[in-house]
Amino acid sequence: MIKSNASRVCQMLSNKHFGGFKQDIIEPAKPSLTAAYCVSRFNDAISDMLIKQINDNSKLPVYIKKGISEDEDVKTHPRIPIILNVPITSLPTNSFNFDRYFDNLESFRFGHTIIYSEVTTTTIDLIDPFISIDGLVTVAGVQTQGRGRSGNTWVSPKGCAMFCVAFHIPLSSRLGQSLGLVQHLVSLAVLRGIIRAAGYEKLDLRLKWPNDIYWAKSVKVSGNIVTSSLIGNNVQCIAAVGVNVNNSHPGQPLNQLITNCLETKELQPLTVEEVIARSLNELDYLIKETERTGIEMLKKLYLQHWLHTEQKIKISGDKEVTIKGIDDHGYLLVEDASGKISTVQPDGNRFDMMQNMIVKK
Ligand SMILES: O=C(O)CCCC[C@@H]1SC[C@@H]2NC(=O)N[C@@H]21
Repeated sequence: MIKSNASRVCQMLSNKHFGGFKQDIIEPAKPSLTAAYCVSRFNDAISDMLIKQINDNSKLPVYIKKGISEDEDVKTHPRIPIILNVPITSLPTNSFNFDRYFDNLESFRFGHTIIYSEVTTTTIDLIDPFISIDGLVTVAGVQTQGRGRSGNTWVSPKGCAMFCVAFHIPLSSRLGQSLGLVQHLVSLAVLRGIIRAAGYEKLDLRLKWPNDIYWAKSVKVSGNIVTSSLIGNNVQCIAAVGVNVNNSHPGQPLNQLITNCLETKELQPLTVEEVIARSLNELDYLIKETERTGIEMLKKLYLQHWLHTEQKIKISGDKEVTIKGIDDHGYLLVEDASGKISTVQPDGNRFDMMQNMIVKK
């Protein structure tokens, strides 16, 4: 699977997409939580635990909205904040519009407890103490140590949607038996979160195996990292997602592509809040549907949106193969000239768009 002279190209691509930009931000010694703002359907004990943990990490105020019961419509629930110390009107940030976020959030499971930090190291650090809380989301305005896959840096300026979501998958469930597909599911959720709004289906966004989103097969607009730990019979996952929505670097953000493209000129620019909330709605839908109908549905949807259909690529020593799909664990299925099907694993490999080749990460 290794093409030696390609690894340098691969390195250059990595720099182009993820690094090579110096961020002029003073790094806080530890995550600087500016506000935690929660609507919680959890009982008071869990909400209180959350408040305590957050307060232990930060002297800054915490805003809690709680009390949604299972049968209430999340959207119409009056959001009465239970305020610690400071009135909600003086939330010390104006860069994340919580109302817009909650107006777009339809999922009951995800995102009702959201911890927002204006500047932090990475949302992964923020969510780490809370992974036992299914559905909890952390969001950052700016990250000073944004992480990408394979040790890359994720350049994390304002305007980039940067969030993590914690969710639990029973090991015995359909998805629990095909955990390798979770990263594919997450990227599909983000893609659908963007293109399922009216008009946005025209956007030329496609999935690049295993879990990136590309515009016009050439501009990376989103990536994710999914990590998991097994606790008893439950897999506790964290999906860490970045989407270049409005940021002027690196590369071209989604909104610039939308306004530059003839076909999509009329569309409203997207907001970070919309992208996050809608991705969470889709995440909820896709997990439910996978559990209800099985992973074939998920694989089919993934392939409908990817950019590799019948693509010819080169693997190990210039051997040409044709991409046929993914297997139950998310591995790439390729067919050689003799009709033999084999798999390529996402963990050790990445897809080099410049060379149409599978290369070692
Ligand atoms: O390499 C990739 O494509 C994955 C990028 C994931 C970036 C996101 S931004 C929010 C979260 N926090 C991080 O530090 N990384 C992820």
